[in-house]
Amino acid sequence: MTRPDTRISELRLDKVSRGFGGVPALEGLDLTIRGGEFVALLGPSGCGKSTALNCLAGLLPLSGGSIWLDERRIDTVPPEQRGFGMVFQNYALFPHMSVRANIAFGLRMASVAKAESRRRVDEALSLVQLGDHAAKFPGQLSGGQQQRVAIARAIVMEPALVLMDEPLSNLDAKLRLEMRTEIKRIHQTLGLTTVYVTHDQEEALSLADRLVLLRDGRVQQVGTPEEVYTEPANRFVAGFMGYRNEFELPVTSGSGAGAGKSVVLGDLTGTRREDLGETAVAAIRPEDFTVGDGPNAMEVDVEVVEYQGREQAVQARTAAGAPLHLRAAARLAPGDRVTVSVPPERVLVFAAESPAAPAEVS
Ligand SMILES: Nc1ncnc2c1ncn2[C@@H]1O[C@H](COP(=O)(O)OP(=O)(O)OP(=O)(O)O)[C@@H](O)[C@H]1O
Repeated sequence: MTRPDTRISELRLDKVSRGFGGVPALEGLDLTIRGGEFVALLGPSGCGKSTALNCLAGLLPLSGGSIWLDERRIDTVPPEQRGFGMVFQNYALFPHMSVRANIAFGLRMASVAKAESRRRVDEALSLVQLGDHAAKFPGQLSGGQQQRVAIARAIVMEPALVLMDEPLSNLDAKLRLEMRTEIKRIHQTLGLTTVYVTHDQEEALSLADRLVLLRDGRVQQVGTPEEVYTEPANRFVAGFMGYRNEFELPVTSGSGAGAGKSVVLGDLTGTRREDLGETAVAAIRPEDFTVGDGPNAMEVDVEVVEYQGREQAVQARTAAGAPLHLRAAARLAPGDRVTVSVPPERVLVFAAESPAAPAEVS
């Protein structure tokens, strides 16, 4: 498909806020999205992701701030005049229209000439690999195929911006993975600027150029997948990004201000990520533990072992009685007592009073 000539060089959100009945759902969102970028808005239920997307789409007026598409202010422009493509979790296809007619609908509304419309629909069909299904009706398609139609319908308009709100959440696990690759491939082919809402950190990490983590309507961190994964800005982001082990301990040495310095919490040496008081929380990812002697060595009792192919997911217990999650290449069994270790730079230390991620995600 030809590259859209509606390409933008940037989309800028300037202190975008939205409340409901005086209760803020989104507070002061500052974000500049570059043309062609894929940005994921990520966070637990109720953090304000959909609110942000609906503000971008024009479905919700802002309570404060402004949105700029290059030099043009767009937050007061009605949704249909913004020319954005939208893909939602319920595919919202017209059931009485064929796949081809569904994809062509927007072009017809925009009075695009027949021959041009046919060419663009053919390209979109081939891009989402539905060429053989063009004459079928939505009811004759699988969920994944219906979602492809919804994607084709959005991209056929060659929009300046594509907005996607949890587009894969109605699909089963296998289809979700397939469609994830599909969305990535389409983005790589067309380079359409995309804002994608999800609560699934894996989905966000695998798709996005940059992630925006939200909590209670406020941005916690903006960064590349690698930055957010390896250097979470706070305890909430760490918990959300899979730092599943948290140990709250008194600080023996290294309390005080600043990040990046060494800190000792009892027997554990870690890396300070923020200013600390007398107690702190050490956050460690299961995959950062090694079975065997090394830095921060501790003995643990293995309790539960889940087979996961090349690795095992292991729940163990420390001598102090705390649960500890690790991943092990070695074959372990319940009842084993083993030594595990973790490098101090993979032990991230946050202030104890920092908000944690909700339990269901960690
Ligand atoms: N129409 C509305 N009326 C009142 N409150 C609302 C409305 N829409 C959203 N909210 C509130 O605003 C906050 C943010 O909601 P939002 O839908 O943006 O969250 P979300 O991160 O998309 O969550 P989810 O993943 O569950 O969809 C929530 O506290 C929610 O209850």
